[in-house]
Amino acid sequence: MGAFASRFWFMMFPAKEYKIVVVGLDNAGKTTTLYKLHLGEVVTTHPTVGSNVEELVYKNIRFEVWDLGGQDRLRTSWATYYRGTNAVIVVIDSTDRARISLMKDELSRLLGHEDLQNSVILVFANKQDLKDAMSPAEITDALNLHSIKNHDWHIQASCAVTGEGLHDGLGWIAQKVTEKPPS
Ligand SMILES: Nc1nc2c(ncn2[C@@H]2O[C@H](COP(=O)(O)OP(=O)(O)OP(=O)(O)O)[C@@H](O)[C@H]2O)c(=O)[nH]1
Ligand SMILES: [Mg+2]
Repeated sequence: MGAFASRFWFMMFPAKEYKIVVVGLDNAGKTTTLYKLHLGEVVTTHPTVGSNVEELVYKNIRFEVWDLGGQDRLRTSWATYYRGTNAVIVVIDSTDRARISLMKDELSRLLGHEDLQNSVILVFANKQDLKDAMSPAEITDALNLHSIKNHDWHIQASCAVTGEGLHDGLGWIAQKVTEKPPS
């Protein structure tokens, strides 16, 4: 299809857009992940207050990606973003052993939320470039991911600074959301 025809087609029949929310504790690397995927660059981040939203196109699939602030006082507002979510990305600072059980509690709260019952869950075991990072297997155990029965889930090792693992993770989401019947 020529450029004009393809633009016309797109205007007439806009492609479905899938919604992703990105959660995780403060300093996990959520904003870095979003902008590495969006711009291909590492941006200087500040703790997110509220949210950032960007559109990503991956393998011709459009995603609207919401990056939420992870600080303690902001976590109660995560649920206000959940409606219509197709996939949740949980970003873990793999060196943050002290707070992994806190993230486990947040995850179990999230999994029980009615607006996420049809969402798939991708966990990024982020900051794998750092010495002493927990492996994806350790994080799987610490978060008790194998106990998740009502959602498709996947864990992916990543480094948001180099971008390693990010496209693999998004590819998993792309495959899962496009094979799911519309809810
Ligand atoms: N070494 C390393 N540093 C990372 C990685 N990902 C993010 N960082 C750094 O971790 C810090 C926090 O990153 P952010 O992306 O701002 O974290 P966030 O999860 O958005 O934090 P909140 O907005 O407070 O919830 C920044 O200094 C990033 O450069 C990574 O994979 N490896
Ligand atoms: Mg942030």
